[in-house]
Amino acid sequence: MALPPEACLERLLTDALAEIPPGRVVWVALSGGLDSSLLLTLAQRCCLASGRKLRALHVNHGLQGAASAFEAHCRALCERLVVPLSCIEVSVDATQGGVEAAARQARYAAFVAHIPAQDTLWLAQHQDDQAETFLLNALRGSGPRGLGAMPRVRHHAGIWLVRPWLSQSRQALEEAARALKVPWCDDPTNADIAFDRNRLRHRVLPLLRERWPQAGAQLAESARQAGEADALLSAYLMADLDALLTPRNTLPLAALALSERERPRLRALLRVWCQRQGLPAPPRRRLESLLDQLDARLDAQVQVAWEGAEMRCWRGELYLLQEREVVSDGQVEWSGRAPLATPWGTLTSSLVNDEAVRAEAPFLRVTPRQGGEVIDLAGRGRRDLKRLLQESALPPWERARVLTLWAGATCVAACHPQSGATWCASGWRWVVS
Ligand SMILES: Nc1ncnc2c1ncn2[C@@H]1O[C@H](COP(=O)(O)OP(=O)(O)OP(=O)(O)O)[C@@H](O)[C@H]1O
Repeated sequence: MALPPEACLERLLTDALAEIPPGRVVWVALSGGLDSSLLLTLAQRCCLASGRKLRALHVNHGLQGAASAFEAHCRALCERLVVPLSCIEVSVDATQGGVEAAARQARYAAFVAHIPAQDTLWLAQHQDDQAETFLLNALRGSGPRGLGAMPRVRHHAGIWLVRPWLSQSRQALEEAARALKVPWCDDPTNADIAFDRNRLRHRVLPLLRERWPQAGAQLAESARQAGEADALLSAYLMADLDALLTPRNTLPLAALALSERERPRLRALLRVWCQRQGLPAPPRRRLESLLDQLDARLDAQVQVAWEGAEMRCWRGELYLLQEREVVSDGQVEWSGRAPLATPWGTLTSSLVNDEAVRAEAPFLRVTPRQGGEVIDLAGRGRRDLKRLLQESALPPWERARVLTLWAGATCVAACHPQSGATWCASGWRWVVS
């Protein structure tokens, strides 16, 4: 005999609980809607039975009049179930992108800020949510990553996000909530078909189900398979990347020549590189432009930028760089002892003077390079810093980030905090602390 939906849902939570190391707290993301109210109710049963610690977290976005009613409902439910609840107020910046996306971003940031590292957060998304996400992403032209929709388990900024009910239909959750008499709050915006997701839920999926009653389950299954294929592909590409990366964390252009590797593979490799560095991947057009340039002239001065990052070529290697502002003015005083945090980077080695001229100049002045500096190098005489940088292995775009160090009116040293490259005048020495 088939199990009632609530028994099936509870069993999935028992299984998910078994994956969590003993002693770690289980958190439930409680919006106050049907799904997460049911999740908390069944999680409380499982945790009570197994002696595990359970807590709930509600994020108040303050976006709609009903926000306080949601919070009040969460408080009442947690009180009834004797589950400690944290309510976090966030402010949603909807100036960029839609309000839904901004609320989501603020919510996840609140989860990460509030939940201790390595704890697990359960979210109540189900099969129909998964089918909707799959369709929304397909309609945006997503590749395998997007079509994988929501993974069942994801490690995100130190915490584990788990969706134990992705295999269960909305109908099963509704039946279980009614059978258990779980109270919940209805979100009035869920009916508003001006939102893409609501339009899919209320207009498109019912139409699909008329012809294909299993549409929700099948679309969610496609998402599962796409997600699995994507994870597998990522693992292969990471290994590929590891084999190619130089000690400077660059890719040799020779290995990227299209005769060596076909374009789809190169595109995937470059995207995985961005993912590894925690940077946004280039949009398709930018990526194609980069590959065209690489294809045309191997050693060309290629530069392709997109929001948050850029790739550049120099001396036969491809560099992936985070978008950073160059701060080219200001100065700080320094005793010469590391570490020194500056607006331009942290100096991790100390600058000492061998001949104790420092008695006359107790403080050094640290300032970004302006151009025209000359350093009196030991054994080489006076040299333009510009020439020294040209001779160095420092890529041209990094030279603007070089700092100069002054004792009075004399430039006694220069350094590039990000790479650790340093130059010193005669009588001065950098010492690694
Ligand atoms: N304000 C919130 N505070 C805490 N968790 C939330 C909040 N909003 C959403 N979540 C979590 O994210 C999941 C998915 O969010 P989504 O917006 O799809 O759900 P919902 O319709 O608001 O609520 P429910 O899933 O409880 O019916 C929820 O099931 C819940 O676990």
